[in-house]
Amino acid sequence: MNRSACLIFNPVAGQGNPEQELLEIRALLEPTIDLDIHFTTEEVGADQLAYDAVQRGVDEIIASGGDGTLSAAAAAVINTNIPFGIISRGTANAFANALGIPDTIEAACQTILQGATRNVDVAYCNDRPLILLAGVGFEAETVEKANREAKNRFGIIAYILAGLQQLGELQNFDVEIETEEKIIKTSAAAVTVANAAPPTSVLAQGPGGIIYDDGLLDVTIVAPVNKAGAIAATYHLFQSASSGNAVERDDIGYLRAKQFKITTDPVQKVVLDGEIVGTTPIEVKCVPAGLRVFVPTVEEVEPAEKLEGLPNLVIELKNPPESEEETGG
Ligand SMILES: Nc1ncnc2c1ncn2[C@@H]1O[C@H](COP(=O)(O)OP(=O)(O)OP(=O)(O)O)[C@@H](O)[C@H]1O
Repeated sequence: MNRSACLIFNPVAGQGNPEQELLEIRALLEPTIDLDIHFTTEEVGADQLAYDAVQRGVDEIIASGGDGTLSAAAAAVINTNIPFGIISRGTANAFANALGIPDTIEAACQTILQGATRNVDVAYCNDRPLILLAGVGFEAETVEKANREAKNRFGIIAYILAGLQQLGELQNFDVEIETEEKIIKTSAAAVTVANAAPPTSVLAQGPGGIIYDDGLLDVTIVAPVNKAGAIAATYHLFQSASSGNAVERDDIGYLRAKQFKITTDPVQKVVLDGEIVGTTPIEVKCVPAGLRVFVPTVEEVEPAEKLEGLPNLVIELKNPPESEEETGG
């Protein structure tokens, strides 16, 4: 018997050709999965469609669109144990990159077809679901500047341009961060609470890699004293993300905990999974293993050696594998 799934599809996401992309998804999935396809509209979002699918008791939910669509759909699936598939068609595809899911349509569909799932953490920020991260300060301002028109024209460059523009207006604020164990007071230009984060979310990279199934959230505090410091700190965070090593600069701090209360003076804008949702104060709580997502069965491992192509190459195995006769097989 075929599998069945509700496919939630944003027909205006990304810079590609959505009609063509839907045909490709159907061609890949429908031989194995009966798809009940629902389109998002300006009025009815992915959250509502996913919530309705949960109420109908569907077997699987697949969302396809940009990060906005994926996060909204995922939010409705939290704590339902319904396997959730994602097919990214957005600008940054942070959701897929953070969870190690391929971001091409073909590989994303293959991941869903393979059927392996993994439980990952999610979080609530002031009672709103959060899959990736909550940004306070700098990031929220950047998101506001990278508007729809700019994103359509420049794609991911819109975020970078907006970030550079924002650097010129960098302003520190006082912040109080409270965990179950302590209260930290400092000043910062950006505070990021990450449940999961792709390497491109540099402001979340204090610990040098975010673990998305440890039941904990990671806070990174970036507090540069001037514009040059901000550029140096950003570069250091970028290196940290690439190397997987934690940061080592006085103007960057990080800590891990199950929950955080963050208060600022003055009040700062807050962005959740790429959308501006309000202002501080915020309270963020981890929901361990709250989302069951389709993930690739085999993680791509860097090859440990590469010898082919060397001149006059001869390789002798010192301990050849035992033959079948010897093992009695
Ligand atoms: N049929 C539709 N017509 C117009 N707008 C829509 C429709 N469906 C969804 N939307 C809007 O699309 C937005 C979500 O877009 P999404 O994040 O999925 O793609 P994107 O913006 O292209 O991706 P990215 O954020 O990576 O650039 C929401 O604001 C939603 O209201």
